[in-house]
Amino acid sequence: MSTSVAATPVVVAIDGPSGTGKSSTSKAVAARMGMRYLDTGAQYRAITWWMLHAGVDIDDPRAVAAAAGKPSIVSGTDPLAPSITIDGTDVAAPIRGERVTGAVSAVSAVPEVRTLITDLQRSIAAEADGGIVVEGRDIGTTVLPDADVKIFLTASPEVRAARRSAEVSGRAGAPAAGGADVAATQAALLRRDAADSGRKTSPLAKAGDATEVDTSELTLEQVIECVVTLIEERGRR
Ligand SMILES: Nc1ncnc2c1ncn2[C@@H]1O[C@H](COP(=O)(O)OP(=O)(O)OP(=O)(O)O)[C@@H](O)[C@H]1O
Ligand SMILES: Nc1ccn([C@@H]2O[C@H](COP(=O)(O)O)[C@@H](O)[C@H]2O)c(=O)n1
Repeated sequence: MSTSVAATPVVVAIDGPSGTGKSSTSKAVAARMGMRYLDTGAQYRAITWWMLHAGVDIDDPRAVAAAAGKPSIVSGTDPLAPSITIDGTDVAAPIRGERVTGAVSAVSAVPEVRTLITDLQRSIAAEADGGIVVEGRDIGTTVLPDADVKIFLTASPEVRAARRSAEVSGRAGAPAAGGADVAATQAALLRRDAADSGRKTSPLAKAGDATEVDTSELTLEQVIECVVTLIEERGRR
């Protein structure tokens, strides 16, 4: 297992569709290499949570745009204990709920929201002295186009849905995942991917210079090793 700390601050962009393993991989790679970690999806989820909480009509892009600058989002970038607050409220748990997950693509498609959150992401990356792994949908294409290492994770819809269902059914109080649950999970993942890929502003996309890693047949440990190797190879160049 590699425990080396990156010699110079390295910026790593990890993008990909929903449920491909971006968060699990990014957190573990950052922890192993002594880097910071930024979950940009959590920031879009946090602003979505705030909009819903504040009674903003998330289907009205002008209302969302007008409200976007009001809340203050703070992301903690310790990969062993990532955190997210909005106006001082810890929203790490509620942003994972179905309501936010169902609404986030509409909010994240609004250009004013993206401008604000992209600026925030760039300033966090610029302050990360020991390097940072930033994961999302448009990190390699738009947020950090000069990232040292760009990775685009993929996995088949069936594998993603099975992994996500297993994760959800493992949560306390959640019903066991049956076939119908996996099918519904897969449909929801694909709906979100379609919305995120289809929006006009900074859609989910693979950067031309990103390395694609299909995780369908790989264990999480194999994906982590693969990304660590790509970062170390970049460091030797
Ligand atoms: N290679 C792998 N093998 C098995 N399970 C995996 C692998 N990668 C991730 N997982 C599991 O799949 C689920 C989804 O992973 P994760 O949350 O990291 O994906 P994500 O791309 O960040 O998702 P989202 O975009 O929805 O936030 C988690 O339960 C995780 O433990
Ligand atoms: N760079 C990003 C990251 C995320 N989004 C939007 O947030 C949603 C939630 O992301 P998760 O990674 O937590 O699942 C995602 O579906 C996108 O709508 C984004 O636009 N850009």
